[in-house]
Amino acid sequence: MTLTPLRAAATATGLSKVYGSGETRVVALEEVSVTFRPGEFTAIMGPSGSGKSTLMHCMAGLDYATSGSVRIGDTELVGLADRALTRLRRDQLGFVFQSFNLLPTLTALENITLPMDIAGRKVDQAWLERVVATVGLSGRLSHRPRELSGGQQQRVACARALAGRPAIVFADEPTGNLDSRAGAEILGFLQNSVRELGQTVVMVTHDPVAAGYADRVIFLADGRIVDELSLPTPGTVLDRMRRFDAPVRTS
Ligand SMILES: Nc1ncnc2c1ncn2[C@@H]1O[C@H](COP(=O)(O)OP(=O)(O)OP(=O)(O)O)[C@@H](O)[C@H]1O
Repeated sequence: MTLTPLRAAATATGLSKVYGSGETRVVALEEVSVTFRPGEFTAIMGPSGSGKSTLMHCMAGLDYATSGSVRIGDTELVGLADRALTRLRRDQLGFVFQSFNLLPTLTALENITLPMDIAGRKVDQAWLERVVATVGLSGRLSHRPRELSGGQQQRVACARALAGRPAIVFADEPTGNLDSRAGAEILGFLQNSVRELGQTVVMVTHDPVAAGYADRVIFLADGRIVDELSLPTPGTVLDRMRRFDAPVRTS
């Protein structure tokens, strides 16, 4: 058997992001270097204001880096023209947000295929059926968002993120608006999309239970990566978080 070397799904190198100037200057990210590997589920954790969303937004081409490099696959995002960036986001990235962001007048299926319809891309029916079956939405495709529970709406959003077979899915607090049972279903689904469909998922979360579904957790503090954990459990994640919260000893 030949082993294929793992290409990076996304990489940041020396990524810095500064907002404002003078007295309002905030260094949100400072020289962050990280690789997200294909077929891996990574959680990004850290205290409020540590730079989690900024990192995700810069990696996903939703915000511009102040310096450093961001690559999605082989494409460098820094310096890419707006149109090329929009195309890259549309064709190679999937997004799941805390608020489900579905269009109320469209059915679940129409919401799922909307990004591809807008892009004029042909829907891969076999893949779409797998995604829909994995999210467990088969019986609800003709429903509109208001006829679905919050958890079901987020499943539609997950299916929409995966339908175009993106290089990477970015999920920003995907369970933030869900009760723990619906949240567990969504996390299980994201995990299955990695294990069974080979997708790559990067998720920002505050919740150690949610992070426990990931293969790897990256911890940010004050705009820097301060720790990393492989094969996390809620217990080991909580333990690491306590270390960061512990008062600093001076003697
Ligand atoms: N558009 C902006 N303008 C100015 N400062 C910003 C902007 N966006 C974020 N910041 C600052 O950058 C730092 C990092 O913010 P970021 O939202 O990335 O943190 P976070 O870890 O995602 O926080 P939370 O968990 O509260 O969502 C914070 O100090 C924040 O106030």
